[in-house]
Amino acid sequence: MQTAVSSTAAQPSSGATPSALAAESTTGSASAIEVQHLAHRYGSRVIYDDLNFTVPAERVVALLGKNGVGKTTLIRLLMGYLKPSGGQCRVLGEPSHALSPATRARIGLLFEGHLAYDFMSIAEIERFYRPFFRRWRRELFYDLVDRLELPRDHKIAHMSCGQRSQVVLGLIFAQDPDLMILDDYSMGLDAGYRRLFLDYLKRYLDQGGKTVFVTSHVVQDMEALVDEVIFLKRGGAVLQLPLAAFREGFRCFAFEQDGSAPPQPDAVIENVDLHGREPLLYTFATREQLTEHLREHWPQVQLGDERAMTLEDAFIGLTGKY
Ligand SMILES: Nc1ncnc2c1ncn2[C@@H]1O[C@H](COP(=O)(O)OP(=O)(O)OP(=O)(O)O)[C@@H](O)[C@H]1O
Repeated sequence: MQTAVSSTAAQPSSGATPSALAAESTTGSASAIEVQHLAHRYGSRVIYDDLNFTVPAERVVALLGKNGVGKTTLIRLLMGYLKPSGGQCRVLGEPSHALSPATRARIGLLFEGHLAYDFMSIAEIERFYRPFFRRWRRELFYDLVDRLELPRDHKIAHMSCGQRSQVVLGLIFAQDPDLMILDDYSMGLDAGYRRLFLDYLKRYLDQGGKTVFVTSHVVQDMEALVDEVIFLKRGGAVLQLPLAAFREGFRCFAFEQDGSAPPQPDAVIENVDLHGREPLLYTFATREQLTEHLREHWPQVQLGDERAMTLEDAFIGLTGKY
């Protein structure tokens, strides 16, 4: 069984373990999202059988996972679009399968970047959404969308993918939601519009009282905004910890070895990459802890220098390339 903070690997016996780092993530504040013992399967295919994690209120939390681990499925479950095979989720205090209209209005959902009503024009979609949201901020919608320099009677169906994304984001910011759930926020936006989106997100967060839950393959752009990361692995194992703790505690070392079998992931070694320019080993242990561990269990390994990592390198280092 997984706990709210868990990893597939057993824990090193001492030092900076994933769970020790993860313990720092408990904030004591109310939860915006709670996922408890969640199970879901499509036919006989199990996506998760005991998924547990919490998104604390007023935090920016990124759910990271490789293609196909079940990030979009999770959002469908959170919004009550899918019924889980077991367990439960609560969003803003209500069960996902019974979210009230008032609570739904407090959630800004970016889901696969699509707009259902693409036969409408820019002005029509704004008028259509407005009555559903008490705190509607029309000026935020037009501030974003007018940058596209399209006439307001331009049909959404006749827009490019990135332009539609801009409309979707305008609609979400105009809602002034308490919780934003963003499934793969980059959605075909070019670098400039991605930056613009991040500027808006920052302004939105600066108001205080806001929670953001974002799923992605990587969140390189958002690194400065994210408080916590949740790594979702195939089968539903999760590791949740503050981003700063992950960036400080997760390390990459080059290594050399004699001709015998390469080291394997174990209680201390999270991952080994033999496919790049040089063999690399990933761990939450310090150099001293790792050296001791290697001496005892993998004496054929000569530890080399520590390698600096971008967030993307670290993500791939933890979850593996393939
Ligand atoms: N309706 C469905 N019926 C059967 N299988 C499905 C269905 N929807 C998704 N799947 C499968 O469930 C798994 C998880 O899909 P999901 O879309 O949640 O992954 P994801 O983590 O969002 O992936 P990506 O990063 O590629 O968007 C995938 O293997 C997918 O093929």
